[in-house]
Amino acid sequence: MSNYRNNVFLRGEGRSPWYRLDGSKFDCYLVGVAGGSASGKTSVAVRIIENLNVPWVVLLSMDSFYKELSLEKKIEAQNNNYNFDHPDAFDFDLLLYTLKNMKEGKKTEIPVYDFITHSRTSQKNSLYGANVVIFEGIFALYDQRIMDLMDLKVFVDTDSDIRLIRRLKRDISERGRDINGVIQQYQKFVKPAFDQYIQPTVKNADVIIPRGLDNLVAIDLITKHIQRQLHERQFNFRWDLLKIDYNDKKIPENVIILDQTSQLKGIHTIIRDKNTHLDDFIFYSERLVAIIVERALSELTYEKHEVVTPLNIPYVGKRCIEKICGVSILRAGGTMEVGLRRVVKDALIGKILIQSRPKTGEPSLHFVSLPDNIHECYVLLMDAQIATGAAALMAIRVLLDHDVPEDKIIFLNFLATPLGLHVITNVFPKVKICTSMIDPKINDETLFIEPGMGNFGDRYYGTL
Ligand SMILES: Nc1ncnc2c1ncn2[C@@H]1O[C@H](COP(=O)(O)OP(=O)(O)O)[C@@H](O)[C@H]1O
Ligand SMILES: Nc1ccn([C@@H]2O[C@H](COP(=O)(O)O)[C@@H](O)[C@H]2O)c(=O)n1
Repeated sequence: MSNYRNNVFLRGEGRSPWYRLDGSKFDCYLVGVAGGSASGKTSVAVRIIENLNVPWVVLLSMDSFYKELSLEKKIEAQNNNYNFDHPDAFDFDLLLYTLKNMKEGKKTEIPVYDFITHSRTSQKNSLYGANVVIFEGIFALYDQRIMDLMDLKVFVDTDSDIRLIRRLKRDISERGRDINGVIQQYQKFVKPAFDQYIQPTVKNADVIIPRGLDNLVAIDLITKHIQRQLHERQFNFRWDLLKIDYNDKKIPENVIILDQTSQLKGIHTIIRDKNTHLDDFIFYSERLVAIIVERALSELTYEKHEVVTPLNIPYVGKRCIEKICGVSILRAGGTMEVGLRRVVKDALIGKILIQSRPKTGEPSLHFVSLPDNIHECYVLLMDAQIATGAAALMAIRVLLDHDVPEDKIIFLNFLATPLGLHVITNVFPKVKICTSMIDPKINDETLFIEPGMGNFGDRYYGTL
């Protein structure tokens, strides 16, 4: 079984690009699973996820979207007098908003529901990134706006006696109920609502699964169908980038290249020298980051600011109005954090781990940790070098999915290739890039920049 955390099923592999070469995104694949209470919706969804064997799959439950109850209604619920099986019990607007966000691959907050207190907890699950979302609930196939988002609609059809027996066991052991309460609620609300509202939604399903989890054939067919659909969306990203013709094109306008002074060339000479000692390598790369960050900061907005000098004379100066967040693309971008802090001591820090797959060189996303308010920040994205631009495209896509405006991103690096600069600025024309030098070429086989600096992360961390 895969690693399961906060309803996200992760596997060892990272996430492949979820966008095309023009930067536009594939919607994630959304499956709706409806059926009566305790019909086996969750169990079927989990089995499909296990069989799919795809990384980054999310299981979302309709329970998270029960409406908040007033104190009066909570007392009704405790006395078994509130109808949790009526469509009005759910916040369909919040559900629609959440599913739209997830479908578009945006960062989304999911409420967590507690069946014992009949209310949302103070906790929320923060989800980002899914290849597939499986949404299960008694009214999953009820609201047309929500069904319009779905790629596949499933109804789990399980005999009502079996559902009642399972519900009795589950509600007593997991949801803090007693036998009389469960039976009373079932007769008064659960069964009538199933007959009136839930059973009729079977007509909205593409596939009906009689007997739920026991129906291995149906689950196998559904799994294969989803796998086929996902396969059609895959393509080779990195090698497509290498085919782009950038010769004869001028370096794009939103690329800032540091003045090629002798002082800068001196620092580069030390960093590029394979015989440079580790201490010197670290010292000079941190010095270089500080120079790059200082140059990038002049692109931010400053306002007039008056202070009084020690001679009690006013001085009208400037101060930066932006909140600054440095985001490093790990591992090599992490080397730039110390230098950034030297210049912007209170910068927020985020991290994105992107690795290249061994044989194909395809970028894959493994980990994202960004401040909650990143959408309010000016982001200094950091990676040591830009070769094809594939990792940068992925990192920028992640920032946009977290609502960072495209024109509030500056990408900082020591060294870039003309190809990488064109790739990034073609796809994201409002992103600025600030680099200290440009090297002409990439080795077709190793994907290293030539003459280059070698593997920056390995050299900085001494892991050669
Ligand atoms: N085919 C099955 N055989 C035995 N127990 C099952 C089967 N399917 C589900 N269950 C059990 O029934 C209970 C309700 O199943 P669940 O999948 O949570 O239903 P739902 O999501 O529709 O409410 C759980 O305790 C689950 O382990
Ligand atoms: N506070 C609540 C909220 C919901 N229910 C019951 O849960 C059922 C839906 O969950 P399933 O996992 O069974 O799909 C629904 O039938 C409600 O009656 C509850 O008892 N208390």
